[in-house]
Amino acid sequence: MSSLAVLPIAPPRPEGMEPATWTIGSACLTGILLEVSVHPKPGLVTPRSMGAHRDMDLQTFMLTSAAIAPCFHRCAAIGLSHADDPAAVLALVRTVGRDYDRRLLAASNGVNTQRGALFALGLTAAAAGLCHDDRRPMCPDRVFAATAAITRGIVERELETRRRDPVTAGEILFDRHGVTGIRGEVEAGFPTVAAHGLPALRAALTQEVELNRALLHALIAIVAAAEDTTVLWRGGPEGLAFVRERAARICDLGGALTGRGLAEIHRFADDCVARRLSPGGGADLLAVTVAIHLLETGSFPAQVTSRFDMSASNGPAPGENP
Ligand SMILES: CC(C)(COP(=O)(O)OP(=O)(O)OC[C@H]1O[C@@H](n2cnc3c(N)ncnc32)[C@H](O[C@H]2O[C@H](COP(=O)(O)OP(=O)(O)OP(=O)(O)O)[C@@H](O)[C@H]2O)[C@@H]1O)[C@@H](O)C(=O)NCCC(=O)NCCS
Ligand SMILES: Nc1ncnc2[nH]cnc12
Repeated sequence: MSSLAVLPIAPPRPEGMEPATWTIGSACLTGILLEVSVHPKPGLVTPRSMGAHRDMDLQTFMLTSAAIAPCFHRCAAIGLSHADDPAAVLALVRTVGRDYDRRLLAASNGVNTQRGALFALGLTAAAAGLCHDDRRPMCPDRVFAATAAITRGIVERELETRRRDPVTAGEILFDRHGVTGIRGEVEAGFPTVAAHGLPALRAALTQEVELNRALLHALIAIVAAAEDTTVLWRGGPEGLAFVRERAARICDLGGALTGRGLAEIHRFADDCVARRLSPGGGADLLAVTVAIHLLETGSFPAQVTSRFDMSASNGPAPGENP
């Protein structure tokens, strides 16, 4: 099977940078770029819609993606140089991550487009570096295990112990509802990506649907499963239940791989806009799914990337900007 090179968007590797650093960092960057490119999406920003947001659009995401791009290569390099010491990685990656967090906010004039993605993919890059082995192709389970090793104890340290004095949205939601959000997801080694995102993406690629549709199929599977604190923060437990149940119903209809599923995704997108709900955590996990897929296989098949998705371009788009 012929395939496109993995990183047609990436320029040649900078002189002096290790090949593994470049490959891992670029796979993570590709994850955030492909995620925002998908249309339609429930409540999220797409190339044709601001979704449920009033302060960000595609160009805000381009600005912040460019601002944080080098972070993933730096996190990969940290992982690669700490293969024997996963416990040391989190503090190092966080120092780098906080720097790029500031750059992200500076690029968007304070709008939070991808802070969650920066954290999730910074850790993915570090984990992939940690378990990199020149002799073998990258195995998703090893990256998941390395993510868990790097973040072991993070829920206890950052959520359990702050229960009496919560400050951030994640801490407050853990206090109120016991949900562990992004910290629970990384400490458990990305279970939503392993059990939902990757299998759905692989199933769609096997059917050789267009890349947009394959990514949308994976996103819906993720949204049905994730404990997304972004949705919980804005919509409460009812909002999260609404989003997960609608996504689960769409999965039962065949997800983005069937006409009925696609029609329902368009209605779901409209309903999320009406309720001001946006599964930003699910979007981040789609970006991680893409990065892991690229690390494992190196590419998307040409049959998938060379086709144009009529389901996204036909007719009025949900939440489409006038
Ligand atoms: C650990 C931190 C990154 C975050 O700590 P915090 O306590 O703030 O954690 P949470 O609020 O629980 O979650 C943070 C973001 O994680 C994403 N997320 C949520 N649930 C999940 C999940 N189940 N799995 C994976 N990811 C999840 C989500 O990010 C996305 O949503 C953001 C947009 O939200 P939105 O509501 O639209 O915008 P806001 O401005 O926030 O609200 P409005 O005013 O508009 O209503 C966007 O970022 C998405 O990416 C959660 O928001 C942090 O403490 C930390 O350590 N930061 C340092 C950086 C770092 O360490 N990096 C290391 C690697 S580089
Ligand atoms: N496409 C998107 N729209 C809104 N929030 C997001 N967070 C990550 N990706 C997002």
